[in-house]
Amino acid sequence: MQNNIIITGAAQRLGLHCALTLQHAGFQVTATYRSEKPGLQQLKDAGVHCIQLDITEPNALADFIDSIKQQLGSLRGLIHNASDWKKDLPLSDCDNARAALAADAAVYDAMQAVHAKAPYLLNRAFTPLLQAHDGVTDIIHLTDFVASVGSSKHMAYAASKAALENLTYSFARALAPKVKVNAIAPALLLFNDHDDACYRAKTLQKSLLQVEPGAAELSNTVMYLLNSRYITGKVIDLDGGRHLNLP
Ligand SMILES: NC(=O)C1=CN([C@@H]2O[C@H](COP(=O)(O)OP(=O)(O)OC[C@H]3O[C@@H](n4cnc5c(N)ncnc54)[C@H](OP(=O)(O)O)[C@@H]3O)[C@@H](O)[C@H]2O)C=CC1
Ligand SMILES: Nc1nc2c(c(=O)[nH]1)N=C([C@H](O)[C@@H](O)CO)CN2
Repeated sequence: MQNNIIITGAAQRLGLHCALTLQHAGFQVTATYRSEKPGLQQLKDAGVHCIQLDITEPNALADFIDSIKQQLGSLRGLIHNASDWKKDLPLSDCDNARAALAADAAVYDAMQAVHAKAPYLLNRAFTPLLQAHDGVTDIIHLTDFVASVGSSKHMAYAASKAALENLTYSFARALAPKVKVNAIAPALLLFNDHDDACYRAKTLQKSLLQVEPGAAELSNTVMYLLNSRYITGKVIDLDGGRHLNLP
């Protein structure tokens, strides 16, 4: 039986770990990536099918969907991991309102495009493949803790992750009982190499457990959802108790 899983943005970090975990668990993983990363070789060595794709580029997305529909008869899972963690721009003090608006709109549109529009389009395009699989199937959205509480420095990012969270509920309702649709909402899982000691200390303090759990925390949760027969329309919080770390 075919056990095809697609994961987007999987050439590095959490997506890379998840793609390798799934491949080693016996799934046949197709990983999309936007730009070449060292992790690509690990994916290829493990037998993962790697496809270059900017999910916000309409023509490339259409070609990708056509190609997958020609190659795969069914899909066991679709994991929306691709993401850009863009900060909001500093408030503009220039008199040129038009330029400031254009700059802010570019950030907002980019966040909606990668985190909400692309998952919406891919879910709808691949619904027939998910329904063709022999057995229950899964869609998993990677959202974020800040989707539920907002962010003072990543407003557009948080709003787009909130949109993706809401799409979780809509697709869960629309695609049941064949397809389970869930979200995973992490707070800190994995620092970036450029994060300095001060940022790391401040961020660790935000959760009750005060640890950086690493990529396995996400991969384990993905496997848990794939193995569940009775979870859909849920947001699984991976936040170390941050939601309770109140002043
Ligand atoms: N790391 C953490 O602690 C947390 C992560 N998350 C979420 O978990 C997921 C994985 O996180 P993480 O591994 O840190 O993410 P990264 O930012 O390290 O990687 C995301 C990947 O998505 C790719 N990507 C970005 N834009 C596009 C696009 N338009 N088309 C295709 N691919 C794209 C990037 O490609 P490129 O390299 O070319 O830019 C990158 O490889 C994300 O959804 C993130 O929002 C949420 C909370 C905390
Ligand atoms: N695409 C990404 N999204 C997020 C990242 C990241 O590195 N890439 N990192 C975070 C932070 O870890 C945050 O949760 C804690 O400061 C959020 N989203």
